[in-house]
Amino acid sequence: MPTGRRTGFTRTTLVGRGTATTSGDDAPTLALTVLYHPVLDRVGDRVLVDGAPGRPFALSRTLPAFAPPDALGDGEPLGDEHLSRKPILLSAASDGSVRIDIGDSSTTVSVRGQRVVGSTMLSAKELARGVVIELGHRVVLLAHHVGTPGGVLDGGVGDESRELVGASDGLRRVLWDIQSIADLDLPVLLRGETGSGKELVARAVHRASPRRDKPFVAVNLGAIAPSLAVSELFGAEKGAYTGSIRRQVGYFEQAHGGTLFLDEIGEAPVELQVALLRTLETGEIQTVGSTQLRKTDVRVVAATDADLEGKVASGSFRAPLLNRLAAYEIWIPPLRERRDDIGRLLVRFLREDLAEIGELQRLAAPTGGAKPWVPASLVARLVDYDWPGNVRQLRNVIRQIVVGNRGRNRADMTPAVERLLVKQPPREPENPQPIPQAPPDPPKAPAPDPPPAAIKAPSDEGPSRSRSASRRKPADVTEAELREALRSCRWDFAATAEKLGISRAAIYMIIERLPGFRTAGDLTEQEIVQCHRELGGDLARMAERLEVSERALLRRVRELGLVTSGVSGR
Ligand SMILES: Nc1ncnc2c1ncn2[C@@H]1O[C@H](COP(=O)(O)OP(=O)(O)OP(=O)(O)O)[C@@H](O)[C@H]1O
Repeated sequence: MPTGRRTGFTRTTLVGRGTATTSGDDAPTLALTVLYHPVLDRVGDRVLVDGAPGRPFALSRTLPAFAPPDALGDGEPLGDEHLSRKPILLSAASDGSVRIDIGDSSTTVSVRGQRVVGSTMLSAKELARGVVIELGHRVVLLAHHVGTPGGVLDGGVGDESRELVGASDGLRRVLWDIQSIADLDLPVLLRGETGSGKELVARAVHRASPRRDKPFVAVNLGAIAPSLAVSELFGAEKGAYTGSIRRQVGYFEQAHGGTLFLDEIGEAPVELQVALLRTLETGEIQTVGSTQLRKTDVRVVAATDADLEGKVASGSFRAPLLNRLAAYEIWIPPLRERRDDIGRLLVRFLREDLAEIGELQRLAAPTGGAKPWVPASLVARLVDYDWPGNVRQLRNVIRQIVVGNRGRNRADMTPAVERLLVKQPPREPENPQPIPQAPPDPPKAPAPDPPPAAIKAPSDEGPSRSRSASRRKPADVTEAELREALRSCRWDFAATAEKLGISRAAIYMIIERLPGFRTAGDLTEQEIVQCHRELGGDLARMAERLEVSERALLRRVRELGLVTSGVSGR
């Protein structure tokens, strides 16, 4: 359990003596994070709630009951002269729920957008998602769980340039990952939903690496016509195509010495996948129209929001390329899983946009009884929204709010913003359509070399191998047979498919039909944590016990936002 104060995050005030909100070691820690405050510097401040059952935590502007001044460190997390001095009490129950008692406090408290009269309960499930609490129409808090039973990551990591805003557990794990791999030349695969910040993370990897003074070249593979992809990346000799009158410098060459960011890697046409794999394996590039191979010194960072494993199973993505790219994976959690970052992001974007229209003074701390420019209810709506378009969508909504309220003394929801928030855009990649371009004439030079031997080698677990190995109908495979094969192949689906003589995709289909069959995606945090404790973090034994592959287990661990550093391989 975390104790005391953490370091490394400015303005993060931690108060509390490490008492869990529920009894038992595995209970998550309850935190209150300030998402909005009339004094903007307070946004992001956090208290860990010291509220074990039978020992309520008092929330007021001076926190008098359980946070004596010497425990306050940086200051009073809720200091606002308009909040009542009389405390509001938070009391934890042993089932993880928390009761809020208004008592004698005259502060208006709203939870889930409803004014609380007397008291209200926050269930453990709600707290896992994060519950928005408005105080006195001025301050917005998020009551939420932080850390994991495996331990809250300590501070001390950060994006020096502060371009990546946020201090949630999820973002700090990302920052930690960036620092861990920055100085290595390994390829990195960034995974996360659209708009979650993959490009920003790629830039942070570059900035933190020894390549920082060399070029960072970003390419969106979804926006390049498939027929041009190889020449765009690897370049083309003069005369390689009819009408090509000068040598075309490819992105690899442009990024020499630096980092090449390949966004939407799942959109790479097969021909490009083959060429990329060869380059990642040999460190050499071959321009279209040339027979010469040239050394290249480029670190590749790729990103996707696509299910690459599914693409491998369906045959549209090469397994060896996925294996190469995923030498190190960084998962960027969606915004709805790190709502505690919304306050800081909101302030960053408000500052930028108001400055642009010359109205930055709107954010000055209000004096007297004046209300802040941004009403607490508006912030609460934003925090409660699920943000399918993630940070990019939040950015756009804030711009709409700022522009829509231009010249007004108080910001309000504009009809345009209402429409944006009602219509939940699908959680799909926002790939721009490929730029329509006339396909070039076929190259005069010989077609690119056939795929290197490694692609055809038996280690290629790609679909072509699975297809050629298909000798049986999936319907003929019994559940018992499947389970036995999975166990003997250590839950490696590719090896199991091989053993059973069916395709890897067929395994997924069979599993779909078996209601009781569990995959890594069904593992709960509690199960993993308990297994981790009992087996001392030995990944291989954990995978064996949980009946999943090591790779799938690691993916699930990251999905759940658990800390992986304590999991060791054999
Ligand atoms: N943590 C963050 N702090 C500040 N700005 C952020 C953060 N994350 C994302 N953004 C902003 O959100 C927008 C989208 O980010 P970015 O382009 O990096 O997302 P992405 O995951 O690469 O999106 P896509 O998958 O659609 O390519 C950008 O304006 C970026 O600056």
